[in-house]
Amino acid sequence: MIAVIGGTGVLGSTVVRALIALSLPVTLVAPDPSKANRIFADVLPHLTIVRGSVGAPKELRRTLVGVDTVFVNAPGSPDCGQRVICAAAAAKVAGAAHLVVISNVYADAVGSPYGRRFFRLEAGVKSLDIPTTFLRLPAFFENVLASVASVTEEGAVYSPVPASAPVRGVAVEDVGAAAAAVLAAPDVHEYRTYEILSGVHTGADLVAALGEAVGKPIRYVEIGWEDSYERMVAEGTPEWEAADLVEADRLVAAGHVSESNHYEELVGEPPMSIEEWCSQNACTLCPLLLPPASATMLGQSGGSRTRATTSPAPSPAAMVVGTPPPASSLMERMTLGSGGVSRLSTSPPVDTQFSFPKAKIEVLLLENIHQSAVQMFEAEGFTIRTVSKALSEAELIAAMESVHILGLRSKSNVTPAVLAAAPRLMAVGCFCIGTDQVDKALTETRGIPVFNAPFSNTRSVAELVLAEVIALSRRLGDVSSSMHKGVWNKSATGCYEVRGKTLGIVGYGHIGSQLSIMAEALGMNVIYWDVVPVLGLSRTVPCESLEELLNKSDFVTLHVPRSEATRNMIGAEQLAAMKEGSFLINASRGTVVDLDALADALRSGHLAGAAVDVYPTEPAKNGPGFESPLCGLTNVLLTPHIGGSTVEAQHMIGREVATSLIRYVNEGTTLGAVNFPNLEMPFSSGTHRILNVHRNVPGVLRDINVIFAEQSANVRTQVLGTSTEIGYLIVDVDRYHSDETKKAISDLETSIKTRILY
Ligand SMILES: NC(=O)C1=CN([C@@H]2O[C@H](COP(=O)(O)OP(=O)(O)OC[C@H]3O[C@@H](n4cnc5c(N)ncnc54)[C@H](O)[C@@H]3O)[C@@H](O)[C@H]2O)C=CC1
Ligand SMILES: O=C(O)C(=O)COP(=O)(O)O
Repeated sequence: MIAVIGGTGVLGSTVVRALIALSLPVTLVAPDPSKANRIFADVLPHLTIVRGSVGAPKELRRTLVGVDTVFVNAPGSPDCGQRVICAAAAAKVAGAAHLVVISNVYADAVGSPYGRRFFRLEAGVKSLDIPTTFLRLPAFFENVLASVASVTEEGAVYSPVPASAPVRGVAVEDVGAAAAAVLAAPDVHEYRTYEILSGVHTGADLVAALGEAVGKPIRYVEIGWEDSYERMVAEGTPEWEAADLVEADRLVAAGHVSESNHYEELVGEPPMSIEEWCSQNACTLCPLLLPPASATMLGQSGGSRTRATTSPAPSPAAMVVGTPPPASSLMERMTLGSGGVSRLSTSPPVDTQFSFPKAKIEVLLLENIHQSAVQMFEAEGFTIRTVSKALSEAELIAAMESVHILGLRSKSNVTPAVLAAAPRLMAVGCFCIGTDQVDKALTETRGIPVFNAPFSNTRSVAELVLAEVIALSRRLGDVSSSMHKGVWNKSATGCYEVRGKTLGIVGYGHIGSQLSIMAEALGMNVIYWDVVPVLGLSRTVPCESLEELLNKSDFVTLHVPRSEATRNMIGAEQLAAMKEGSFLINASRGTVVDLDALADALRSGHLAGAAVDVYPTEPAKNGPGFESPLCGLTNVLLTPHIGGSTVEAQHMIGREVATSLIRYVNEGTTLGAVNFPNLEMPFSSGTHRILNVHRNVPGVLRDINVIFAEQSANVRTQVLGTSTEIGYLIVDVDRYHSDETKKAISDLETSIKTRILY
C-alpha cells in the first residue's frame, strides 16, 4: 500500500490520480478527509482516505501503520524541512519500508539560506536511515496562473532576472507521473536523488510562449531585487516567502541551473516544455487576458484565476502544497494558482449544505462491512453503528426504528416486516453483488433505493473458482487433510491435469465471463449456458440448453443469481445428466443446488468431487455449529461463503457502496440503484433541491409543476425518471421558495417521499 501525505494539495492530488491510473492501491492522507472525499468523488472506490498531516506526526504514526511506501511533501513554509523530517520519522516508526520525498533543485546551493533549507531537509531525512528517493523540483509552470494581474492589466511580466537567463520549471502533472513511476517500484529507486525538470528556457521564452498562446505580445520587464520583493509583498505574498523567492532569483541570476534531468529516464518520454504547457492551457490563459466580463463567461465561476479544466480551485492551503516556489522568473515566483492539471484533472467539489444535521443521520452497518466504508461515513459526520454479524429478522426489526441508512452483506434479510419497522429508512446498501436478500419491490414502492457493488468482488470469486478447478482435479483437499493427520499417501490415481478439459459455466455474467478468460489461459475448453443470449469471449462456445452443458462438461460451475428460476436448478435429474467422474462447483447462492441430491451423487461416485461456497442456510456469525449433508464426503471442498472475501474486494466494495449512499443522501443521485430510476443532476448554484418519489400515475408531473407555478417558484432544472411503479423527480428551484413548495408537494396524494436539500 502506498500512502500520499498531503493528498489534497496540488501536487499530492496529482500523484494520487497518477497512482490510481496505474491501478495501484493508494491511501490518501489529508488533514480534512471530507474535502478529499469531494475532490476525489469520481474515483473514491479506488482510494482509502485517512486523516493526517505533516504537522501532526503522532497522528501520522498511527495512520501509516501497514503502509509500505510513503510519499512526503509539505506545504511551503519556513519550517517545511522540519515538518518533512518529522513526517518521515513518523513513517519509519509506523514501519514504512520506503519514502519518496519532495525536495528542491537548489538543495545543493548550500551557500544560500534558501538552498540550505533543502539541504538540511534531505540530510535530516537521510539521517533516519530509511530507504528514500528524493525528487528535486523547480517551480511549477502552473504558478503562472496565480499572478496574472500584471499580464492582464499591463501585458507585461516583471522579474529581477535577465530575460536571457536560463531557467527551468515543470508541469505539475509531469511531477505526478515521475512520482508515480518511483512509487510503483520503490525498490528500484532506493537511495537515488532525481531532478524532475522541463527543458531549459528563459524569461524571453516564457513571454513568447504566453504571447503565442493568448494571441497578444507580452513584454518582459526587468526590475531590481528590492522592487521585486516589494511587489510581491504588496500583492500579498508573506514576507518570508518573498524573501525566499528573491533569494532563489539570485541563485538563477548567478547561473545556478541544474544540468541533470531524470524525467525521461523515469517516465520514458520527454517532459512538457513551457511552449507546450502554454498552448495546452491556452483556453485558461486566454480569459485571463480578456476584460473581466468575458473572462467570467469563458472561465468557470471562480473568475479569472479558475482553470478552464474540470479542476477545483484550490484552497489557500492547497495552493502552497508542492515544492516551496523557488524564484527565478515570473513562473517561479508565484504562489500556485490552480489546483488542477489538464491531464489528471480532479472533479469539481459538490458544494452541498445539508438541510438535516448530518450527525442525526444514523447509519447501521451489519456483517463486518469494511472500514473503508466506515471511514467515509465518519468523514461525512454521520452517526454510525456497526455490528459484526448478520441480524435475524427479529433483531433487525428491533434495530431499525431510528436508522436512515442500512448497510448489509449477503446474510441479513430486508423483509416486509423489517421495512414496516423502519419509518426513517432512506436507502439500503448491499455491500456485495447479490441483492436477493432485500425485498426490492417493496423498497421501491416505499421510495427507498437499494445500491450494491456489481463487480468489485467479481475477480475474487473467479480466482477462487479457478483454484477449486485445479484443487478438485488433484484432490488437494483430501491429500492435505491426510498429511495434517500424519498420513503420507503419494498416488496419481484419480488425479488429472485441467488442460484440455471442458469447463461449463452456468450464468455467463460478470463472474462467469471473467472466469472463462482465466480458464482458457489454463488450456481449458470453455462452454456456457445463460438465459440471456450473450456473446462468448475469446473461444468460449454457448450451449443450446443447460442439459447440453451438463452432458459435455468435466467441470460445471454455477454463477447465476438467487431467484425463483434458479431455485434447485441443479437437482437429482441435472446431476444425473452430468458426465461420470465430473465435478460441480457452486459459489453463487445456496438455493441453486439441492444438497441432498448432490451428496447422493458424490457418494455413488457419479461425481468425482464438488466445491461449495454457499448454502441454503448459513450461520449468522463465525464459530462452530455448521452442518451440511456434504460434511465428511470425499473430495469435497467446503468454504464459508468466502468467494468475495478478499482484502481488495472488501476495500473496494466499502468505498463503492458508501459513495453511492453518500451521494444519495447529499445530492439525491441514484446512479447504480438496482430498484430505482437512475438519476443524476448537477447542482445549480443559488438553488434548493427538491427530491420527490411518487406513484407512477398520469398527471403527477403536471400537479407538481402547478405547485411551482402557483407559488411563483422559479424552476432552474428538473429531471424525472420512472419505472413501472414509481417516478423519481429531482428539481432545483430558487432558494426563496423551496420550503413551502416542498410541503405542498409532499402533501400530494401521489407522493411517497419528499426531501429537500440546502
Ligand atoms: N460466493 C460469493 O462470495 C459470491 C457470490 N456471488 C453470486 O454470484 C452471482 C453471479 O454474480 P455476477 O456474475 O456478478 O452476476 P451477473 O448478473 O453479472 O451474472 C449472472 C448471469 O446469470 C444469468 N442467469 C440468470 N438466471 C439464469 C438462469 N436461470 N439460467 C442461466 N443463466 C441465468 C444472467 O443472465 C447473467 O448473465 C450473484 O448473483 C451472487 O449471488 C457474487 C459474488 C460473491
Ligand atoms: O457479493 C455477493 O453477492 C456475495 O455473495 C458475497 O457476500 P458477502 O459479502 O461475502 O456476504
